[in-house]
Amino acid sequence: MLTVQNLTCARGGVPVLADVSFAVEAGRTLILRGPNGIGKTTLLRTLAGLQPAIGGEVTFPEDEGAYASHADGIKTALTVTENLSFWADVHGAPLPDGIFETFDLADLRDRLGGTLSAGQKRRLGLARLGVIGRKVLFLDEPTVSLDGFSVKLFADWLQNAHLAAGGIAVIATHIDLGLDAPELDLTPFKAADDAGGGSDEAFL
Ligand SMILES: Nc1ncnc2c1ncn2[C@@H]1O[C@H](COP(=O)(O)OP(=O)(O)OP(=O)(O)O)[C@@H](O)[C@H]1O
Repeated sequence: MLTVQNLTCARGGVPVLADVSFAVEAGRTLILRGPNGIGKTTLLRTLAGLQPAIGGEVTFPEDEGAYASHADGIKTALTVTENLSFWADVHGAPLPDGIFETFDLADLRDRLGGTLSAGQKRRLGLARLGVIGRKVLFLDEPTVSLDGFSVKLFADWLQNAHLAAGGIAVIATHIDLGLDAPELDLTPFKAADDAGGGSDEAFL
């Protein structure tokens, strides 16, 4: 179970979203909606504990969270197999059966990460989620660069593997993933305007 109570998050010291509350049960997904700049990335990073909240509380099972950003986070000098094996080793887990097939990477196992197309890199980045075994996923535009076939591959993995095993996902996306999932429009949680306009580290 993921619970979020009265969460207020900020960029550059300026509140972006205020008093966000929701809960997501095991086996369920929540889709975050809202226009560009509303604060989806900021909220996901705060939920994952990568930046401090200004106020409020986030609870989920300890060491079970994982955040995946716009960036693929792959190692360009390693092959596809080596990339996934690296993450499996970090998390002390074996590579799941069929992981290459699940993300349509079987024919690319020996290719260097740096030589993959944008969509192939994204599939590899998403396959990493299937390797690390974390229960609570915070995903920022996970299907960027993916064609329709690959979007379905990802949605199928999410539904049939991650959620079916009791996982949770909070996903910021502008497209329809074809999931039976509630949506939370963040527009009503926009923090009051602050003319200060602070700056902060930029995230990929
Ligand atoms: N490095 C930064 N320093 C200061 N403010 C920033 C920085 N990066 C983003 N912001 C601001 O924080 C607010 C929230 O940005 P955020 O990236 O969380 O929005 P988003 O909903 O994910 O947008 P998008 O849909 O375009 O990805 C925006 O007003 C944005 O301009």
